[in-house]
Amino acid sequence: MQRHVGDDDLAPAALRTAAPASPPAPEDLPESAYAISTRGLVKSYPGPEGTTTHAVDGLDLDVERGETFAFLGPNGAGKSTTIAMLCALARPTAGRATVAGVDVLAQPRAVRRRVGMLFQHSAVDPDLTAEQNLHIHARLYGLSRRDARRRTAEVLETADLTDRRRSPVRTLSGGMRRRLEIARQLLHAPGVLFLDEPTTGLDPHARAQVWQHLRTLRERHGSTLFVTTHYLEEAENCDRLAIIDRGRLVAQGAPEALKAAIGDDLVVLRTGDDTAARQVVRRLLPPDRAVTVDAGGVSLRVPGGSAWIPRLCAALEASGIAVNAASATPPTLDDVFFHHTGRSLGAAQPGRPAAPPAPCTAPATTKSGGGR
Ligand SMILES: Nc1ncnc2c1ncn2[C@@H]1O[C@H](COP(=O)(O)OP(=O)(O)OP(=O)(O)O)[C@@H](O)[C@H]1O
Repeated sequence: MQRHVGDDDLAPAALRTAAPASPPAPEDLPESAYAISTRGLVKSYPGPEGTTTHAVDGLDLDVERGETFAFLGPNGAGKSTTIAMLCALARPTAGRATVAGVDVLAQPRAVRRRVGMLFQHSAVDPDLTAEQNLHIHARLYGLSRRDARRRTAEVLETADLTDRRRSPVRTLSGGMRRRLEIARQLLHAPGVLFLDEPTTGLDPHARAQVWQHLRTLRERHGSTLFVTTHYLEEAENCDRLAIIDRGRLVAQGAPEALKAAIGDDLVVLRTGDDTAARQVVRRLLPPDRAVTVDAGGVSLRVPGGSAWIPRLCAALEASGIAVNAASATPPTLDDVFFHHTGRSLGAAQPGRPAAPPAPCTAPATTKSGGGR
């Protein structure tokens, strides 16, 4: 593996000095099949007592142009470190990456000119108006007064904030503020926009607003969006996603394809006697199928779970075991994570509702996760 020596990590302040005199015209962007492509990307840090922490450990990623790509993983998985390398703010320890057709190691400044970056912490001035914030940043990016005015008006329109352009930022809602921060990253017309947890700390309504804004960006401008998130339901709405855990890629693909690869639905039965019910269910299933009992009831995984429910209920009732509720849940992205790592992402899902099993008389196929 080729290891890179030399430059230390670049401070975010370097962004400002590397700003272009004017936004790169779309025709200036080099042609490349992928907006982002990495091979064997590694970032290591010295750890305690002479150890080495591999924050990112051999990442191979391909993100197509115009794609909305989610980067999903638990705390400390290596998401922010990956973004820092892809934006040429941190130098990879080994491996290679191209972003908007430019090599991050060979041409870090050119990469920074072609990307927008929304970090977790806001840097807009609450006492200035939305328009003033944008205008100042456009000037910092090196745009002329005239171009800065034009781009400010354009990105305000894209963010649906034109009517609030004269409002001080402190008077905007959380969702509006985040849209303003995204708009600020669009001033120099980047080919690829990186968003590090763009909805963390927002209420559900504001989160929905931000995602609506991101969809508009994609539809109107064909922007490539690379979004890190803890939220499974946000990753579900992206074209494709990668799951990262402890610096390593766990899975990559379209959400539906990843879930389909797991295949089996989760069936949960609540009965009058779960231990006896387990024996009955066990006899009906092929021997390779596990049947477990815990506080949530009797659980099993089978393809076409809802079709199994009437059969299971009939067999249990014939054995004198009352069935109080039954549910079949298609695989979730959490199941995909669990399948590959043996652990759940569920703990990182604030407010994730538990899906209660439906009464057995009306077997239901629910969409949200049910427990395992
Ligand atoms: N500058 C650093 N020095 C040493 N270790 C670091 C440094 N930056 C990150 N790490 C370690 O690298 C690992 C990955 O961190 P990173 O911030 O990329 O994860 P993350 O997936 O973005 O987490 P979160 O979702 O909590 O933001 C963690 O173990 C972290 O402690």
